[in-house]
Amino acid sequence: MTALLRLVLILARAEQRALWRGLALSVTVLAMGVALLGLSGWFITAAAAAGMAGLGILFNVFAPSAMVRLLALGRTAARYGERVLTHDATLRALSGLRIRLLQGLLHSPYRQLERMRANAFLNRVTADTDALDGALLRLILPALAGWTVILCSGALLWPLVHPWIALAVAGGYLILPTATFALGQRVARHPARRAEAALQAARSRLIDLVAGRDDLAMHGQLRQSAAQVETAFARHAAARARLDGIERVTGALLDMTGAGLTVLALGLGIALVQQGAITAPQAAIGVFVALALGETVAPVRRALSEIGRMTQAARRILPALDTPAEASGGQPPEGTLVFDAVTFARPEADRPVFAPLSLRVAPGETVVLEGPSGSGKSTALLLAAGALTPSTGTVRIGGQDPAALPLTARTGSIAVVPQRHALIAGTVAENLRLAAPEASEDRLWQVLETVQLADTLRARDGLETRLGFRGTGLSGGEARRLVLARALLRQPRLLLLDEPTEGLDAETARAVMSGLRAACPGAAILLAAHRTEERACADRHVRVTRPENLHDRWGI
Ligand SMILES: Nc1ncnc2c1ncn2[C@@H]1O[C@H](COP(=O)(O)OP(=O)(O)OP(=O)(O)O)[C@@H](O)[C@H]1O
Repeated sequence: MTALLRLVLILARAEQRALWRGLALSVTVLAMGVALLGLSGWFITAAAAAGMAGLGILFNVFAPSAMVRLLALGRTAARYGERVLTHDATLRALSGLRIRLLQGLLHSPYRQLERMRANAFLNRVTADTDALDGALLRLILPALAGWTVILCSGALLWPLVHPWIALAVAGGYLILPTATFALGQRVARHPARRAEAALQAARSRLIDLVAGRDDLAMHGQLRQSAAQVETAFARHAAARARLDGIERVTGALLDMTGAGLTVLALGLGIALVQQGAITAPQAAIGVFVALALGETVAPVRRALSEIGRMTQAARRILPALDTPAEASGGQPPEGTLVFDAVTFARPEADRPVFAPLSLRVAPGETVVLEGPSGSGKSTALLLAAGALTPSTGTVRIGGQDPAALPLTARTGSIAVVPQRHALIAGTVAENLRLAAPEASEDRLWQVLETVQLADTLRARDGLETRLGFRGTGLSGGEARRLVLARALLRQPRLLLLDEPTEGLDAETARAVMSGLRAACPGAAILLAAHRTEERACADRHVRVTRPENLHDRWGI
């Protein structure tokens, strides 16, 4: 609940004025409802009493009936205004939250980002934020408005009717629905969690199923995966059915509270009339107000079935909002890349990925990292880029620690081409301009020539060639060259390449490697390589070794 309250405060602060006005209108709607029934009760009873006393002709029916009409119409108008204001403010606050959340998630440390699956990311930004719309609209605003109207009704019943009736009605409505909510919330917590977990699992499995459909079909696993999605949806439906049951029971309890308090007000009213403490029309006000206040607690039912989902969503969202914003400024690092006895261990691992690594790459030099698969070459490149921080030893570029620099400074002079390409759906030009939004068409063709891709694209739609989801529509080798071309657009002073010519024939690979060096003659190039064509272009080779191979030498 604490996380949920903190998030509600964040949302409320974003749209303070509109929400205060919405709350005032909510109170007006409920107060008008209570006044409408109270006045009607008094009107009917007073008119009947006057009729029985033979004074009907003298009874002024016009003023109360005009008031009843005014309240009925005013209530409808206030309800409309309240809905428009609160929904609009909540949706605006949520879209602001979504942007803050996206920024928080995208600026989280590299290790956190690399662990986050696409579907978890998507769920957080869409389903989790959507779950929070009910927090203001169906929980906090109705609760505040309800409590205000109950307290005000009690304060008015005290002098207008009788203190006992005021205490019974207001006290009953304050205590009983709150207790019902507290109890219902406890019972609903587990099914709500189960429902949410099952829904998230169903979504994740469905996304995995769609993304991996080719592989699953090849292995004959499509049916089984579809069945797993179905199971998660069935679990969600079962948990929802349980929640619906709790909602029904809570609803019945709330209805019984309303009916019970109305009967209590009636009983007390009759007793007080018989004692001569109040008149029958006064007693009628008490009874009808008790009946009308039932409306103030109706939203409790709906909030109960949603509160588990909201609480969980708030717990997932809050940590991402707390991520400090990425600093800007700082000078892009420039100069010689130096690794001094660097090791890196993941927190969950009991030893470093590779044995202490030392190397130097001066501007204009090309150094190749060699080593068996899994020895840590890609990890070393991420350390050079400042995406990871060494466990021991130091990484410096021209004397600066890249991991300590703001992202904007790092990306100003370092370009990384990872093993797995990251192309997006859109045109070739759009993909290239991710690195340099202002680049001219001539410049785009220039880098495409460098990576031997210009002719292939000219034969298609040139820079307007459209790529599908994650860059489909190009062969593996073409996609790789497009990513290399994109890195060149940045005119990097440190180029970090992970198996850059993977998937290319030997001749194209050689041409690409010499093109890369020609395109940025002053850059320091560090590359992880297995292929002869890549190794051949090196000024020096550095071997990355698993720690167990050097157990005695390094004492790891
Ligand atoms: N995100 C990760 N979480 C946990 N372990 C990882 C992660 N990425 C890589 N590893 C592990 O770290 C070690 C080094 O991986 P790395 O990718 O750096 O090796 P590599 O030398 O580049 O391999 P290859 O030549 O096959 O690309 C491997 O044992 C790998 O399983």
